[in-house]
Amino acid sequence: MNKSLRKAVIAGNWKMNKTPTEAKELIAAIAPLVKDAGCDVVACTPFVDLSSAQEAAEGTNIQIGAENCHWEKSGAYTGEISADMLVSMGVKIVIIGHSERRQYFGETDVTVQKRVRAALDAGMTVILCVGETLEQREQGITSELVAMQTKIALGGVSAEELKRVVIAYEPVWAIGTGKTATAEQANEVCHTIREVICELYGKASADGITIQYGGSMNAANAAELLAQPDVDGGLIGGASLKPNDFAVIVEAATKG
Ligand SMILES: O=C(CO)COP(=O)(O)O
Repeated sequence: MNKSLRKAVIAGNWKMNKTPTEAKELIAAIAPLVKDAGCDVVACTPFVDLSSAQEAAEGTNIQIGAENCHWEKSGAYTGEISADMLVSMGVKIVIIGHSERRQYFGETDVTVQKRVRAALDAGMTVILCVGETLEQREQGITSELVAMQTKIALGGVSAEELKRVVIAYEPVWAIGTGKTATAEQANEVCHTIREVICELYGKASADGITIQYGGSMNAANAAELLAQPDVDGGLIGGASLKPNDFAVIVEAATKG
C-alpha cells in the first residue's frame, strides 16, 4: 500500500532528561516550530514532567506520552506507575519495551507483552520498541530476533487493538551512539516487521501499521531514513531535546 496512506508519527523519547520546569520550556520552544506538521507529533516525557508538558502542549498539535507503564492497575509495586494512572491524567500514549528498559531494568519479552496488554486495556496507544544488539546483528539473527520480539509482545492483541499500536524498530547499537543504521538497513528490518504483522493479522493490518525507526536519527539523516518505503516515522532520543533539530525531523516526515 502507498506509504502516504499510513500515519507518520514522529515521537520524542526524552528518557531521563528535563525537570518539570524545563519540560514546559522545551514544549513551548518546540510547539511553534511544528505547528504545521503533516505528521503526528509526540513527546514522551518522564512521569514527573507529564503535567507541565501537557499544560504547555495545550492548544498545540503536540501529544504528550509516557515512557513506560506497569501491567497491574494498582497494588504493591513500589515506584511503578499504572496505565490507568496515566489515562486518568489524560496521557494516551506510552512507550513499551524500550531497549534501555530491557538492558538496565530486567524487561523481558514477557513483561513487555504484559505491559502492552495493560496499556491497550486502558485505552492507550502503544509505541512498542523492538531491536537487536550489535552481537545479534553480527550473528545474523536480526530478522528472527525482531520477529520474535514482535510476536511475543503482540500475543493476544486483536487486529482492532493493533490499530493503537505503533512499532519502533530501534537497533540497540544505534541508540545514543551516533551510529545510525543505513537507510537500507532500517528499511529492511521495518519491512521484516511489516511481514510479521502480515503473517499475524493479514495484509490490511500490515499496510496500515505505522513502523518507526529509532537510533541516532537527527536533523541531518532524517530525510533519507524517512523517505524509505517501510519507515513511517521516528522515535527520537537526543535530537528530541533540541527544538530546531526535532522540527527538521518533523518536517522531513511531513515530506517523507
Ligand atoms: O532510544 C532512542 C529513542 O527511543 C534513540 O535515541 P537516540 O536518538 O538518542 O539515539
